[in-house]
Amino acid sequence: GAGSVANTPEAGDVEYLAPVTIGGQTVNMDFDSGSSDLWVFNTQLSLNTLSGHMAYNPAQSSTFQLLPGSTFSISYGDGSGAAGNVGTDTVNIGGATVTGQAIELATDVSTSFVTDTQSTGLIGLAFSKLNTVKPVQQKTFFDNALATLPEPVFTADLRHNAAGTYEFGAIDSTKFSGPLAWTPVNTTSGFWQFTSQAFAVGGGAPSTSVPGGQAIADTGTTLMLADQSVVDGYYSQVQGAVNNATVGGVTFPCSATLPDLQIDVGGTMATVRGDDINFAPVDQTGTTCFGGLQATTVQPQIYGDIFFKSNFVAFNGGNNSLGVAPH
Ligand SMILES: N#Cc1c(N)n[nH]c1N1CCCC1
Repeated sequence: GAGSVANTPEAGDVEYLAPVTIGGQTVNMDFDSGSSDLWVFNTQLSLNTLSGHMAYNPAQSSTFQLLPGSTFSISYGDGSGAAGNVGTDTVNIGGATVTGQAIELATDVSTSFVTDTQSTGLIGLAFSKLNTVKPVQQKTFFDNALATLPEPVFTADLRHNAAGTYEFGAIDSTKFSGPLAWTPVNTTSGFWQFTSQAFAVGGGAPSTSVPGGQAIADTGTTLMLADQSVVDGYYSQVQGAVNNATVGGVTFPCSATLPDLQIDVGGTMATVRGDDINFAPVDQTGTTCFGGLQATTVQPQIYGDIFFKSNFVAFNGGNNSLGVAPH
């Protein structure tokens, strides 16, 4: 059946956590449409590493089975990572249930995960071809659930500083306004990748040629990382915006009024609210603020939580497409 869980932004909307029940044990996890491993803090880790965290205890699960000889090792674009061994167990997310789901048990996690005590790990929702388990690659929860879901979809409803929803198997049309604009997804990269070739600022004339012109929908990335041409075009309309090498990106006066950004999603222009592009102050004085839109020099562009706060997104694993609508 379908399943729906509330998600909660961590402080500053840095990441969005939601409850996942593994072998009867409910833990909060980071739902990540930009990766494809489900890994958890667990009782194999040292007490120091586990301090403050919830942990999955396979010994307490009557349905856990080790996958002998299987290991995983994942590293993310921000330099963080985890590695360990693997088993299977029953996973239930708001009622959507998979038996025999690969559960990757970290025996090593990088510092940023240790300090993020509210998160018990990640649930990857990109395509299974990116899964890192060896010698036999494993499937994501969504892949395993596809055949039994009423509809082959999951949806992300992320909000600024407020609870939202992750749903599997149904599209709740009360969560967005107007029709969903659907775009085909190119699964070659293993990401939810689509064409994004134009942008406009504050309702102005659209640009027409963003180099590379590809983007991925990635709930596991906090910001929105776009081509330099988009970043330059946008911040040229923001008084006092500067590229601040010290803090590592574009900043502007916190008092600035930020225009909306219109961005191409497979031929339909989606709007990112200017308010959501004012991400956070860079210091205690609250004078200078850090932009939620920043540049990436690599392709594809990464449309993270900043994009999702203005747009409800449906991920269709039946026909590999993305549906987007304002919310
Ligand atoms: N970097 C990065 C990244 C990404 N592009 N999607 N998810 C990511 N992470 C999940 C946990 C840490 C980073």
